[in-house]
Amino acid sequence: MSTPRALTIAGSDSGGGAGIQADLKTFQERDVFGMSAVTAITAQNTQEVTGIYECSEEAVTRQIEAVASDIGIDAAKTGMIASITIMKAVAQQVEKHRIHPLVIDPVMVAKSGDSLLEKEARQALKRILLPLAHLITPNLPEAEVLTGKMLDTDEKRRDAARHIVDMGADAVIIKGGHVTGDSADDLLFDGESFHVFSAPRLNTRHTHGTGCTFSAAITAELAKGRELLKAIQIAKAYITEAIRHPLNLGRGHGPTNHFAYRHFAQAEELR
Ligand SMILES: Nc1ncnc2c1ncn2[C@@H]1O[C@H](COP(=O)(O)OP(=O)(O)O)[C@@H](O)[C@H]1O
Ligand SMILES: Cc1ncc(COP(=O)(O)O)c(N)n1
Repeated sequence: MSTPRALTIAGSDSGGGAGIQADLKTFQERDVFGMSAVTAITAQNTQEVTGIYECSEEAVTRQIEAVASDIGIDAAKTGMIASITIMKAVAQQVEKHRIHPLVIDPVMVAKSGDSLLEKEARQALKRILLPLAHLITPNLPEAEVLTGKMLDTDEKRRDAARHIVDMGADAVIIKGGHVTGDSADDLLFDGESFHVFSAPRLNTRHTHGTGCTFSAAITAELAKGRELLKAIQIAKAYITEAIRHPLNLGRGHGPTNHFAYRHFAQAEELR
């Protein structure tokens, strides 16, 4: 069997817990060959973002071109895409090279509270990127921005998921990291039915990069040709292990443990 190849189109996190770095670590741990198109460089640690340096449209375009025209892409994901200009460049490349399946993590705000997406670009994301998504993976605040509604009940979250699919995504998973309660439940709507992926809520502040890691794990499994439900099931087990065994790095929201499952995996499907 040929080696599965996955591409991440995202921002660099100098702290190594989120963004491109989290994605490549996750691809590697899931036995997938990882490639990257950097959209912005962030100076960032577990406490704050101290600088954002956006790449040029040309730099982003050329990175995707280079990879697509030679190595090939079995699945791709997007993360931090800070401006409308870069969004358009990415969409153009996705269409040109028919990059599919594409997982879109609509990154807006870092765990430190710093904004990673220009305010005026939030609505453009719905128009430019969302319709290209095989799966879009908003956290709760992101789903609220996408739908313009407060999503404080399960029923409202189900309506929101339907609404997001109506906007053009094939499927949506509204992540439960920001919902209070004893479990971290992620709600998938695949255009036909709802599925809930549940794990115990872990009491930790080390959640920097959880969304990046989760979407990268889904992308890795899709690159192997797995069905969406199975890919999410594996990714959920992977992120839960990564959160359960923190590395205790930094003084703020520390990174998750990308290699946790090697030592601690309880989920048989991760082996
Ligand atoms: N404290 C936690 N305990 C268990 N799972 C968590 C916790 N926080 C987040 N998760 C899980 O991590 C994944 C990423 O979700 P979330 O943190 O909401 O994303 P984001 O990083 O985009 O804010 C989801 O599967 C979510 O359920
Ligand atoms: C470059 C980059 N991309 C994405 C995130 C979001 O991750 P989180 O919300 O977990 O901080 C981040 N902090 N930095």
